[in-house]
Amino acid sequence: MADLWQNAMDHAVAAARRAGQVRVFIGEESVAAGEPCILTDDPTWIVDPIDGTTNFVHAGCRAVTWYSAVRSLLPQMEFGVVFSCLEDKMFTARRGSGAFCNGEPLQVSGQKDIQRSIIATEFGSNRDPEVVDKMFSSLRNVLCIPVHGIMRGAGTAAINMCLVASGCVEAYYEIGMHVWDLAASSLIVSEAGGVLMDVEGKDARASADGGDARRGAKSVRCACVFRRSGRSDVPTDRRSQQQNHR
Ligand SMILES: O=P([O-])([O-])O[C@@H]1[C@H](O)[C@H](O)[C@@H](O)[C@H](O)[C@H]1O
Ligand SMILES: [Mg+2]
Repeated sequence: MADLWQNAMDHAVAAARRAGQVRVFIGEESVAAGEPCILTDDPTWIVDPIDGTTNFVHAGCRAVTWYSAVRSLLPQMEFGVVFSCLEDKMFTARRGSGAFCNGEPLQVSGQKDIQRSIIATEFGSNRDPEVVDKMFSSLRNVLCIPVHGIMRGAGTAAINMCLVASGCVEAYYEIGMHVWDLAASSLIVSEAGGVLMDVEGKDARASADGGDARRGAKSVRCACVFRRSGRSDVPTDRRSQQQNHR
């Protein structure tokens, strides 16, 4: 697994270097190995070479390699790329230019009724009983709304967020993601007309890296909920997007 991860990381780093003068930034394992996790004003890449590690290790059933580049802060992210290798789907977004899956434009769901909405979620990796209690009590609240459905996510935060961008689910909720889990997909979601929020409804992108990462924290955690922002200038063809995604 370590070799596979390293190969994927090397590939991502080589691609980042070919793309220009950037400072390669975060990869989950490199940060765990003690490398710094500090955003500067330099153009920076945030890389999670394999997202969905648990699935990958257990069954190889879903894993993604994804990269994103930011300029200083996530709200100023320039582009994001998520590749779902099993589905052969490349999700891309460039700031101000929309979000795409294999070249087809994406738009978040237009569903406004929470009771007709599907919320995806993940349980993350933190097994601290206090955190688990919080997770289940917040899930209880969501279920009691009641939403139309809640599903365990795909096993990768990056793909779950792409499901939101594709309009396949109305929201994705998780407490405990790291900045490398969400950087690329957050731009894909926002370019598809969605938003990224913390549990208090504030812009989560700012807190995701403007706080902890800038201070050099080794992990950057936040909770995210996406919903439609009302943006109307994103080109869309819902039917082709749904077919494209499934
Ligand atoms: O460890 P990893 O597979 O790269 O990333 C994890 C996955 O995206 C998982 O779906 C999410 O629930 C975790 O919060 C992430 O940390
Ligand atoms: Mg990850």
